[in-house]
Amino acid sequence: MELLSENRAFGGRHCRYRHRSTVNNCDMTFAVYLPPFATADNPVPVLYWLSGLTCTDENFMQKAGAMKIAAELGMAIVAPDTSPRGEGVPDDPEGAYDMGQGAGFYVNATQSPWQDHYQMYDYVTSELPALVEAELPVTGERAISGHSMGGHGALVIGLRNPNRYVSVSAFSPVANPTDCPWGQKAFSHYLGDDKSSWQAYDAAALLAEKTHYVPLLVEQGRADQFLTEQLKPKALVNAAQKSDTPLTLNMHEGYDHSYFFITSFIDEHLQFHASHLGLI
Ligand SMILES: N[C@@H](CCC(=O)N[C@@H](CS)C(=O)NCC(=O)O)C(=O)O
Repeated sequence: MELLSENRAFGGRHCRYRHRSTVNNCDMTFAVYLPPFATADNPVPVLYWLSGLTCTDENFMQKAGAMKIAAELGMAIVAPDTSPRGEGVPDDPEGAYDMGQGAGFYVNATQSPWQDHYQMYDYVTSELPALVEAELPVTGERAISGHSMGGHGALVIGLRNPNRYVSVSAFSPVANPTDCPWGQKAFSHYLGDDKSSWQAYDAAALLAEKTHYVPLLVEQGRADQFLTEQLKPKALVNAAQKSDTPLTLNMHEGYDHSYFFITSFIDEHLQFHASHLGLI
């Protein structure tokens, strides 16, 4: 993989890398924060962060204010891009922000013209961790978090792979994508009209089934402009009750969908993951 940039931050390093992705069939860029003292002899666990619509690997690292606490906790953070990109990678023909490049929804597309590149589920769960664990001073211990579309991705990936992630959290997640306009649009294009194939990518549907337990923490602002039409956190509460699964959902008066909300509560999420990763 090719190092694009390296900057010292809080005694550690923020690096951006580009590499060839086999599953997405294009070059991918990701960002990593490595805390101080992360070395081959002292590898550290990783929190994967999945961003939302319109984001790249850069939004979280620059706006969330997570690096200081990650440095103190001794935790690496890996932030992938939100979709495949580049020439030859299909995009929404009308340039919509909620489909195509910047909007991969962390699924493995099965439909034309998307399926040759949009394999973000396999990228995040398999290809990227294998690369990161081979090339960087990290262990195989993983936690996962994300925002909005990335909150959906984190919940789905964590619920489907409870043995590979020790803890899962989300900010303002798209909780029930099969029942909201963002999810229905994306899934019908990426996965096709057979809605039975959508269930494997719906956090509320997965949580309603009895699965192996993974600790879950969700943060949601009550003044989020997407709350009632797109995010639907109540679906998570209902699902958790149905399967009798513990779920912590914190609702916050006055907070919106932006990174101002994320930066206000990111410390608690890093500490939550650190406790499950054995760092505190
Ligand atoms: N562009 C869309 C919304 C896009 C949006 O809110 N994106 C969120 C994730 S869903 C985000 O993180 N944006 C980038 C940022 O704030 O840095 C709109 O204005 O309706």
